[in-house]
Amino acid sequence: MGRLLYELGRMDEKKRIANERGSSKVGKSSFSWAWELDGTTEERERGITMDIALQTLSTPHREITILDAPGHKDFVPNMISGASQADSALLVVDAATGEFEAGFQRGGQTREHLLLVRSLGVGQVIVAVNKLDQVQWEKSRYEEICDALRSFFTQSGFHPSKTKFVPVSAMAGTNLAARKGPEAAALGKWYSGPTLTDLLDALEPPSRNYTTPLRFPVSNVFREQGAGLGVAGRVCGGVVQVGERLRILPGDGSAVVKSIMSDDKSLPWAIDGANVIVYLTSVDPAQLGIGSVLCRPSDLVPLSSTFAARVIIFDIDIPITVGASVELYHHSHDVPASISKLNATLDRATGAVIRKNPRVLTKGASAEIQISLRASGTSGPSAKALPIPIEPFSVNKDMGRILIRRGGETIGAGEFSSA
Ligand SMILES: Nc1nc2c(ncn2[C@@H]2O[C@H](COP(=O)(O)OP(=O)(O)OP(=O)(O)O)[C@@H](O)[C@H]2O)c(=O)[nH]1
Repeated sequence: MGRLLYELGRMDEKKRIANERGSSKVGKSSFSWAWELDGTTEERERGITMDIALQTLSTPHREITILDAPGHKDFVPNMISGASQADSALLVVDAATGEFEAGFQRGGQTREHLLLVRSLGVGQVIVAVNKLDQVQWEKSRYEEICDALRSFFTQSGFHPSKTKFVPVSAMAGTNLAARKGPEAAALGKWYSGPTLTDLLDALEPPSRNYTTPLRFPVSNVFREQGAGLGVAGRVCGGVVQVGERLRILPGDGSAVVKSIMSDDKSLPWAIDGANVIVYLTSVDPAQLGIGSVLCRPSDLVPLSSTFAARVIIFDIDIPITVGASVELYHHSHDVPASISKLNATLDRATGAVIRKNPRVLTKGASAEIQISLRASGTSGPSAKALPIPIEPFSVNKDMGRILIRRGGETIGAGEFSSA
């Protein structure tokens, strides 16, 4: 990502040199490009992305917000937070011998990330097959990786016309914005297709639902000197405007929109799909947190603590039974929950009921289940679970998607169907 930002003129020479100097000073010179997005001390020391970093870039026909998400298994919850705000995915895979295979084997991160983005409604994927310099730009290696991914895409429900592949070497900047650089000749022997930037430029713009009620799920809350209390997130329906009073759910808080910022630009309003920071006044900060949803007082988001959901079960070893303890992911928020009923298994294609009240759910099953939130461990034995703002998928797709995890593994994904 750092190299791409540089190639597209979003990182100047001064910044590049500062990143190069800083990273080599701590013996991490190979991570100099990653420093642009991995900004925290821990990320830089460990050489991995841990949290979502936001950047913007422009191609001739598109303004793109990049949510750089961590690839490491330990940070899947942060990856979910990023993916839940995305319209399209750019998957970077490592072509080095054994490395692609490590991510693509059962339980590997390439598979999990693709299933997660699909479950979160992302239909368009660009795959950048990276580090081809490490395999001497072998065409057969590139094709082997594309073939393996193509069949996985089909199995996972991606439309073939919405998945694109591109060979690159990020380190040398080959085929990112242009087929230039010392290695371009080796690639040019067998490839004359689009660059990564060409593919980004051809992404289909998503449609925006600006006539639906405003929903703004909060992915981060922070205080900024001079600007006040800020909340980051993506508008998931409707329009938010400077000066309007909003309700904060859950709870009985409210706030007034002081300003809206996107990529250091101040905006009078932002519509569905926009990733923005909203600065608030007249607000009690105790009422706000990750997972809060801002909406108009006249159009409140419903709250639920027990609800029915239609889910698809991932490739799990231990079947799901009634009473199973899970973590429920909704936007950037996760809450403890349990599977309180198994209503029915369903036909994956038609949705027709196959069996009512099944005893267990095994891998690959499609089912209607009931989920009940549990009080968090710190709130005492008699505490009740706090309801969350969630809407049926049929009303607002972005507000109705859920993921279920157990012991650090994603076990299912689906849609909230009814309270
Ligand atoms: N040889 C070679 N090395 C590369 C190339 N691209 C990245 N690397 C190296 O791969 C390592 C990982 O790069 P990152 O940019 O941190 O990878 P990442 O996928 O963002 O990893 P996470 O931060 O864990 O998500 C660094 O040492 C890079 O220098 C490439 O095209 N060729």
